[in-house]
Amino acid sequence: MELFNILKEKIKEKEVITPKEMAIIDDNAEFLGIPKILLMENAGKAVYEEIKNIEAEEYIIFCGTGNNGGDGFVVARHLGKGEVILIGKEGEIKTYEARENFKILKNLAEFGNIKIREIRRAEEVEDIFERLKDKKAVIVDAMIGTGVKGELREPFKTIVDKINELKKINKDILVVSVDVETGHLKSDLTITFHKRKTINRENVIVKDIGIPKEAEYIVGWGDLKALRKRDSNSHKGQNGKVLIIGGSRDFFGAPILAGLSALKIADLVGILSVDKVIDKLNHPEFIMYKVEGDYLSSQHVDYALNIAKKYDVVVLGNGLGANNRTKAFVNEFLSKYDKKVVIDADAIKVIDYNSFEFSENYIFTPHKKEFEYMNVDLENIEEIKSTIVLKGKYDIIFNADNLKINKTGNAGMTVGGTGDVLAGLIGALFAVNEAFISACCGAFINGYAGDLLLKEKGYCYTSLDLIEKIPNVLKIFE
Ligand SMILES: NC(=O)C1=CN([C@@H]2O[C@H](COP(=O)(O)OP(=O)(O)OC[C@H]3O[C@@H](n4cnc5c(N)ncnc54)[C@H](O)[C@@H]3O)[C@@H](O)[C@H]2O)[C@@H](O)CC1
Ligand SMILES: [K+]
Repeated sequence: MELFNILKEKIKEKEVITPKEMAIIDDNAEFLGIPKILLMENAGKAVYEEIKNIEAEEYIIFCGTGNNGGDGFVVARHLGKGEVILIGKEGEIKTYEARENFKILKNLAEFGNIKIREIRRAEEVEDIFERLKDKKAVIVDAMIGTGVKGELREPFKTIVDKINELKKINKDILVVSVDVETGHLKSDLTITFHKRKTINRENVIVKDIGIPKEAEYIVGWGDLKALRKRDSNSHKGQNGKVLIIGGSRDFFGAPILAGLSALKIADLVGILSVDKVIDKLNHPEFIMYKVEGDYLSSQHVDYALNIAKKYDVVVLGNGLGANNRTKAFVNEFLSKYDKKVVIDADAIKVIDYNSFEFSENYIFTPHKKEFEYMNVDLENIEEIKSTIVLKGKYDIIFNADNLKINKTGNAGMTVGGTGDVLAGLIGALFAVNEAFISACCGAFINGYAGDLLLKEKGYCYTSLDLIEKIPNVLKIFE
């Protein structure tokens, strides 16, 4: 944890985050045990606190069918008055926590202070826009929050247009957005939760809703949820093509483990190695690329570059051997190859770090000793555009702008080959995702597979067992 705390100092915390990053934090707060309905309560209360003293004749709360709408239901409950316009049908409300809050509102509506209307089209609220022309009113925008995707669809588009028009003709209309302004709505005030979002506009108040800092640092199911989904009608190769470059006269198992692991997620895996490795393989599931010699060396670089061009990601280093020949190969290959590379094991050991550029296309997966060899200058952490997975009891995953800690895994993971499994796993994720989330999820999945095996078999599981467990972990969190 010592290094983690040092890195926490060095890697400056983001003041503004993307909706996607916020969704990961929300989900990881739940992963830490904080129920979303509690966060929703705090969110709705936070908005209520900001508007409760505003004198108005009417309160109209426009709610979507997502959790942003859920917040709106909570606001209405705390206000104890006003009209809730659900844009959609109750049956379309997407989540448990929003549905529960809608049910509460329906119970309260019987007492008459809170009215509820479910609409499909903007015309159904024509009467409200007529009535508000000369009224002092607060309009709460709980239509869409961080779950926004693409251009604003109907009826939201027309409703936003109508609210903007109403504001133009009546200065006594106050529009308050929950968390994020919906589309082109001209909100007077936005109350956003936990952190300012990149898509927020001016006049934003940030309110704490009880999400602990730790939720920003822990790798949890929120990270897995944010991975690119395997698209069902994809054709061969669309879910990632991974090339393993490794192996040598001394080690031929490592590239196989990395390849088998990658194959659990990617749909094309090649292995490029020396003849002594390739001739031993009888794995029809791999595409093989063979070069003559005991070790990969500089005369193989052009061939490797040629092959690597056809792949999304290269996983470099497993079983490569660490000597002058592989040193020449690795440094020359990396200086000429400008796509994504997972750099593991022996490749980490043979890189010349003096004039080395830590490109954002690289993910390093060192253990403690290899990390020391890398001699990363923590004083200039902003130079480290590459993502580093420092494996240990807790894996620390970081780059110039991000820092997370992964707590899955156990002492059984020290068995040989688990590093190769991790490298292959990260390579497969990296083929179709960004570096940092691939590194976080790879570490999480690998460790969680180990935790499942520990429960089943105690500590004597092997790397092949680990590989077989990967689909189970993905299934649990899909
Ligand atoms: N996730 C959490 O833990 C918490 C979320 N909170 C609230 O939940 C929000 C995120 O909720 P969700 O992820 O459910 O999503 P949202 O409620 O932000 O939006 C999703 C809804 O909007 C619709 N939608 C998305 N893009 C659209 C478009 N372009 N045109 C028309 N409709 C569109 C979707 O069909 C869906 O019904 C946050 O902004 C915040 O307000 C808070 O309750 C705090 C806790
Ligand atoms: K909103």
